Amino acid sequence: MNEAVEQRDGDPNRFSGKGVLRAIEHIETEIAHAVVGRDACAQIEIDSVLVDLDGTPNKARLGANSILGVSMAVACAAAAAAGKPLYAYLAAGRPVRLPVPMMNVLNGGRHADSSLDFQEFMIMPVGAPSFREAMRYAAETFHALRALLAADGHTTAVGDEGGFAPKLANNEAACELIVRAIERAGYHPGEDICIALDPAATSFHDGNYNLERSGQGRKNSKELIELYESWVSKYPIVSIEDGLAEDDWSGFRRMTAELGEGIQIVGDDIYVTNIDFIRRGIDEKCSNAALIKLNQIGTVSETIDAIEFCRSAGWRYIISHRSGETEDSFIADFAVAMDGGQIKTGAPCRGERTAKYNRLLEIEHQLGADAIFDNPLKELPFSSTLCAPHGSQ
Ligand SMILES: O=C(O)[C@@H](CO)OP(=O)(O)O
Repeated sequence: MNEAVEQRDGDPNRFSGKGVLRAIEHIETEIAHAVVGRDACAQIEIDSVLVDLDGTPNKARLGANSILGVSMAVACAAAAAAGKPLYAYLAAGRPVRLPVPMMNVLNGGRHADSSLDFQEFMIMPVGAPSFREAMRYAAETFHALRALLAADGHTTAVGDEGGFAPKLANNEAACELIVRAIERAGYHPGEDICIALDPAATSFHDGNYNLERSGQGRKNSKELIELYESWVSKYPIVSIEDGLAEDDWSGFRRMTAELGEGIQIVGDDIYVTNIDFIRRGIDEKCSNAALIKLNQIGTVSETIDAIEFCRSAGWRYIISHRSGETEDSFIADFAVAMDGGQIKTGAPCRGERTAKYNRLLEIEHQLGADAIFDNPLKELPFSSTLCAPHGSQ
């Protein structure tokens, strides 16, 4: 295996063309081994060849997307050769679970030309009895939201992740609107469907948190946490991802201390699926969950390592898409196999988002009576009692 690494022509930062070709041949041989199922460790070995071939700490030379393409192809080939569905192969005999979707129904920040500084306002159909029912709850709410927007004269054009991108008065108006949409669709906010946020605060941080687009002024991290705290008491918010900027470790500690008992505090930009950053987050109690993106770290094995690390600390983890996506549905199988019970993959709109949901529906169908779907946030004290009364609009 280290033969590939030895192809480096003296300089650890460069490869000779011949060396790269020989290394690729080597990888092909390893893939062939994986395909005939003779080498259970092939995924790990090939991934480590890819990491060595790249040779940089952040996959800067070959690029995480190209490395990941090979890594995922190995998993798909091995699953096919073993005659197993991808999720079953990836689970390697461990329990599997359908995830609760986090659906980004109102897009803001860098993902849309809306008036919202916050990037993602998501719905989570936590009270649904099955994945397919969860899809129904969410799709009906999405269309109720569309009708409310249209009735109020807003655009119903969508942003990067398929959610609507209206010009609302401010960020809080988005939470109010979602609660109205949940009720209009006939569901109970806080029981059937909750709200998750991804403010992506790095994008509006320039020393302070600058809520300019939504006219909510500049805030320091303490004031922003207070804003979240007041929302959590008014709306059925169960999860906040990247509530503060990616380098605001002390802010994350404070936010987790103040809100982490009641809701899920998720780190994405702060950890970038990197085990070293996740370790620091666990040691310093900076959150109680991590967002997991395969192409942030670049190989399937390293992603699984990051998940194992979260599990060992009792953290939750959410398998996530990217805002720029393809119709590939690998993460659907991956989410089921990793048994974390949550997936973030956009609104029920746009083919590159629905491809994942369609695959999850297929997996649930295949699993039949063995399909498990439950609320991964059930121990959290939901704010349902603080929501507007059912049926109020
Ligand atoms: O912020 C995020 O969590 C992701 C996906 O929603 O967005 P991006 O891929 O742009 O980082």
